[in-house]
Amino acid sequence: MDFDDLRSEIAGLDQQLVDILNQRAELSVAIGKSKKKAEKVALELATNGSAATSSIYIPEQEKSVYNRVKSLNNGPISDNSLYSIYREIMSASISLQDKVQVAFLGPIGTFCHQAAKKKFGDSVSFVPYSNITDVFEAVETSKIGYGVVPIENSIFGSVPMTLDSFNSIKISKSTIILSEIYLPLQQTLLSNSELKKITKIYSHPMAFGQCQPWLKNNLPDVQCVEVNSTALGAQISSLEPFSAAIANSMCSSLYNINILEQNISTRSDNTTRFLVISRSQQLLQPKNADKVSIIFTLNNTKSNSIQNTLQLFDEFKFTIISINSRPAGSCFEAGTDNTSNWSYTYFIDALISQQNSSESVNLLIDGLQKYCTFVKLLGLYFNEN
Ligand SMILES: O=C(O)C(=O)C[C@]1(C(=O)O)C=C[C@@H](O)C=C1
Repeated sequence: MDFDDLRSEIAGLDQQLVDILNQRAELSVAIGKSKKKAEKVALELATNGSAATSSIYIPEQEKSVYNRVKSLNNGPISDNSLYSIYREIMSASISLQDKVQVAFLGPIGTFCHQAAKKKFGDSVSFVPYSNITDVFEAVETSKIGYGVVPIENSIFGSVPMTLDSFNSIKISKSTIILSEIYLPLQQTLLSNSELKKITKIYSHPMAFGQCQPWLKNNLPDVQCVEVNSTALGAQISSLEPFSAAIANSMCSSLYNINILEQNISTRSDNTTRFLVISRSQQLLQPKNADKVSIIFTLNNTKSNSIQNTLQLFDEFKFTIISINSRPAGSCFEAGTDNTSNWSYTYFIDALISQQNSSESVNLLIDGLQKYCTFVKLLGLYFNEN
């Protein structure tokens, strides 16, 4: 076959592909209508007037689509390429079912924006918010269906603002975790000045934390100015002579600012974990979820409560993979909480194994109530690591 024959064969297949994609999309629209009907019924049944929402994006179903497609793949297309193609097919699919909006820490060009696109594809709308608590509030008040927030970085650790937002009844009473995203990232020094003329650097505190040795060795005397996001830093610096920003290299073209130095993070495998959050009166319980996030505040009057709670995880066969703690009183609820100084809220992520019974999450939560003044199951989802 010559060149033209091969191209005309591709054209024929493209026609079939487009037809098949549209047939798939029509089925998805039908699923969307059923979801809306079910949601309406749930809303009518709900005594408090608000029912489960956020039923358009279904991580469990997406996982089964990805697994099925992978198992059907005989090459030569790689599984990763097929994954990206299906990400966009399902992105188009959910956007036909409803107007899907995803809140992220803006402005455009943040790593959070990149993580949101990695999960939701290009067919949904992304809405920037100027800080993490605003993303939570938009989701909690149902202004927007989904939010993406950073939770921890492999070099600099947890993101306090996200933990504190989960710890606030006001900000996240009905907010749950639907899924997680691991985003490998490279911090870049951006500036329209020469390196030796820089006197000020703008960035998010988490990004400064990921680049400490580089900054100490290369720009030890510059002023580091913390701003709400890396992309905001790039935006500000692009307009200010003798300043720089630490941000995603994508900000270079977005904000007209030069790349001075690539990869300034302390480790080349620098990765941030993000969470997809949504509002729901009921926790979604995907059948094969293998990760659980729980938040609890200990009752300080009971001795040994930390040991006792950790023992419960062991008893019910959960493997704890991370523990974070923050002061128990929510820093977002001035004067309204009655927690004492030096009491703590704990955030635990644990793996669920085959050994866990289907009841074990509920048993664990019941067990925790004995030692805690507050317990909430934040999410049951799939471990993407
Ligand atoms: O099965 C569903 O619930 C669908 O809405 C269909 C579909 C898909 O296109 O395969 C779309 C979006 C969901 O997140 C999962 C799957």
